[in-house]
Amino acid sequence: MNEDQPILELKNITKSFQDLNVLKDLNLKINQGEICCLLGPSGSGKTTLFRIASGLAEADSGHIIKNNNPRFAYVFQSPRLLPWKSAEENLIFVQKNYGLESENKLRDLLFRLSGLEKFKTAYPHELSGGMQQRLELIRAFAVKPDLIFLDEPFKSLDMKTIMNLRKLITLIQAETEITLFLITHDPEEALLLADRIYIMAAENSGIIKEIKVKQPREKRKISDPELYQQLENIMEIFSDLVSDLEDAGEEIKKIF
Ligand SMILES: Nc1ncnc2c1ncn2[C@@H]1O[C@H](COP(=O)(O)OP(=O)(O)OP(=O)(O)O)[C@@H](O)[C@H]1O
Repeated sequence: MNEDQPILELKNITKSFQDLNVLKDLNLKINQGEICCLLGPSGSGKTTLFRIASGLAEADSGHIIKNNNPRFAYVFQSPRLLPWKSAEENLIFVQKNYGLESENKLRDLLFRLSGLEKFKTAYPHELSGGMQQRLELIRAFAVKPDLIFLDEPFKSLDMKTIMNLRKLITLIQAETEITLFLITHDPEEALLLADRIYIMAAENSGIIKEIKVKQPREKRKISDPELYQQLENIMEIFSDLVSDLEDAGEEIKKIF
């Protein structure tokens, strides 16, 4: 990881939808080779920021600085595989954009690491949800990107699949130093994976806190006192955002 070499910088990003202000004066940078997590509650504008940072949408104002013309890849909340193509053809399809379609060895390796080697010729509908998400993930790595944007890639998956996918991501990332920008609403996930965490609060704000996680990733456990303290700090920020429903008690009693 190179602390001094941001691969992507966002400066004073602002975005509204009609009269809804979602992002205001948002600043962040992602360094080359790091895993950076964007953490925030539902509706805080994470996906909006993801789309702007990755070039899929435009900000109303602000600047995006990309260094060394990075190649981007994407992993979305639910897989966007081509249903009429087999698993391997899905990889070849994206590789073709970069002239990488003859990289059989890379595909073989990714299929082996993801445990999908027996399913190369299977079509997406023949794969389980977790298998489809694994395929979506290796498809992103198949284009040898510099930066992968992952928008809540483990949403709706079971714990075992999530743990396997996290292991797969960190294993490949450690060997390749590909930069990852991962959106999550799970503080534990962010603390287990990230080198740097940016926290967003409610809508119409920027980044309210930046946390650096120093412990070696492979040894991290939430029960580790330092990590646990960081988790408590994040939970405290989030608890301030929880709606106050105390007055609703009487109303609920009357109606029920
Ligand atoms: N294209 C759009 N048009 C109008 N409003 C939008 C649009 N996209 C997002 N919004 C609004 O912007 C706000 C932020 O949405 P966004 O999807 O970025 O949040 P999020 O933090 O990713 O939420 P979640 O964790 O639930 O996916 C929401 O109030 C949403 O309704």
